[in-house]
Amino acid sequence: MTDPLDIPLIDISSNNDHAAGKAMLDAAVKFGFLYVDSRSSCFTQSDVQGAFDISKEFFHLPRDEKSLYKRGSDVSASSPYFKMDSNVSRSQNKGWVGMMVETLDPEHHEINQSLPPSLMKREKDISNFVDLCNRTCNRVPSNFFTSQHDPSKGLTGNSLRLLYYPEDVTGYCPGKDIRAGAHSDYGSVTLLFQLPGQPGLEILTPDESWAPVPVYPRGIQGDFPFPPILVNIGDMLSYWTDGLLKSTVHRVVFPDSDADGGNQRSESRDRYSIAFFCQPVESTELGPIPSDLVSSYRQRKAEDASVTIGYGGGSSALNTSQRKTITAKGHLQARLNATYV
Ligand SMILES: O=C(O)CCC(=O)C(=O)O
Ligand SMILES: [Fe+2]
Repeated sequence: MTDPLDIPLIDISSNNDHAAGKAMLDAAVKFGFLYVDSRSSCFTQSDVQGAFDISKEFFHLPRDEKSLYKRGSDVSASSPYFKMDSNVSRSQNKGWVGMMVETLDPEHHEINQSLPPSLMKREKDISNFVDLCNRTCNRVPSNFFTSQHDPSKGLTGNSLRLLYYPEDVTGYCPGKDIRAGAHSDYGSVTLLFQLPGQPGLEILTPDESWAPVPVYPRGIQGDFPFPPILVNIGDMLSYWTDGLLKSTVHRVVFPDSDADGGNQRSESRDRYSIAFFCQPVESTELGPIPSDLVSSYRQRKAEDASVTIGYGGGSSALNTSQRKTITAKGHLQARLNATYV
């Protein structure tokens, strides 16, 4: 197995820290992933713990109640969590079912999707968690990107996804079966919250091997209130920057018992994670933005077709000539259609 990568841990406590901005850009260009130091975020330990408690509450509900909220039409009756129809082996599964997806009405900050009755009492907490995610994603000085994510300009496809990969899946084959199939994320950035001792995320490296992304960054010891937030560059930032920022392909596997970067042994084969997908306003066009960095990257690519610089797959693997300018809504719809076949 490829060694875990040295994805940097970044302190975001200041909006105007140029060194942190540069480190973020470098990580986004190279890996398409970075960690945000949880001590510098606006989340408290109890915000994050509370969100995982809600997730556990939901996934512990009786199967009949959960299945009312299932996503997609291809869910096997025997396993609401995995796509396992007879034509798709589990190692190919896309894994995108059995998840609670929430979006917020931007004006009133209410949850658009109806919640299971037993979670109605947690509506405010969910809404508060989504607000904190939004604040984190927009924690940059006002610029092109913040204006494209301004909810007063129209609907965004922001969503919060509570994920559970259960331990008790019988008959899986370690090293072969996967929990969530290879994909890049659709939006601008994804915030991923993980629990200690529950690793499993891997990213595709330029030599086509899979490298684990530990819950805690490699070699970093510290007293974190909760694991660093893993930030993942999505397709839209890759489109806007013509592939300079990498929308890197990743997946989730059953972890080896010591797969957590040597930092922490895996205590549980269950995995809970929470992903917040930040999306621009639906009508946003996804063509490359005017930027010196993007232009010089484009020029380097024109001179040397092998230039990709970094790990990115996803939309950054497309040639410019293959791209057409689409809107955020069009892209999201196309990706969801491809995912929830
Ligand atoms: O569960 C995870 O850790 C990753 C999930 C993921 O990649 C996604 O929901 O896009
Ligand atoms: Fe993802």
